Amino acid sequence: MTKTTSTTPLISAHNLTCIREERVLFDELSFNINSGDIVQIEGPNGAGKTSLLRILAGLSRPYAGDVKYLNDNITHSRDEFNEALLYIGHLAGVKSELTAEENLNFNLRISGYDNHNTSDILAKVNLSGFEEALAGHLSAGQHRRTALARMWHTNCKIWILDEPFTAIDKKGVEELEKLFLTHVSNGGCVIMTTHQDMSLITEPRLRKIKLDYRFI
Ligand SMILES: Nc1ncnc2c1ncn2[C@@H]1O[C@H](COP(=O)(O)OP(=O)(O)OP(=O)(O)O)[C@@H](O)[C@H]1O
Repeated sequence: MTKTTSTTPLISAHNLTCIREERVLFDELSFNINSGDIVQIEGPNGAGKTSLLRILAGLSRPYAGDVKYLNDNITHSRDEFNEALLYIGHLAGVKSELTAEENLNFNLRISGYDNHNTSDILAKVNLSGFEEALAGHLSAGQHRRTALARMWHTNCKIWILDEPFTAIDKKGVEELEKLFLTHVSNGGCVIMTTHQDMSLITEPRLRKIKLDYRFI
């Protein structure tokens, strides 16, 4: 890996261009995200927020440009980057035919965590008593909480979250905001999209990257 210092960005975008169906969603987009940053990707429906998050997470390739993790292109440092990355997309990786507990276990196991107390973690997202409920039978907010529960048990520094607050009630949003603040105070970063206002994390604490789509 490239030599890093305390000021090396955790993740950086270099001249990113994304084109979908002949539409330029963004071009020559560059930014650094450091330890301690909470960044909101902002823009109207269809502006390219999810597309940008997926490119930052290495799940899709940009038309041009690079994403670096600790100054190394993520295509070169794939394993190290994946170890540092927690990505929760808006489909959220929750299987309807599994229980809340089975979903959490599955998501933690594929991230390499074997030793955990699922009941304790589910209690943190207010799902005590719903451990054995099929995810397909949970309410929209409980379903989302099942997806987000893994954030309470991770060592990943980089959190990339697509619409984490969707269907979450006001108190739940505040609990998530507190979790984000704790995470970044421990050296992590959060990159997310949301159409919802936050009460604890606001500008200037919150950095915003604005996308506006246009046509070629
Ligand atoms: N794989 C793809 N192939 C073709 N078009 C795509 C693909 N992925 C996204 N798009 C298009 O790119 C545009 C941006 O989509 P994206 O999901 O990134 O927007 P968004 O800003 O996250 O929107 P929203 O706020 O509605 O979630 C949309 O018009 C979408 O149809």
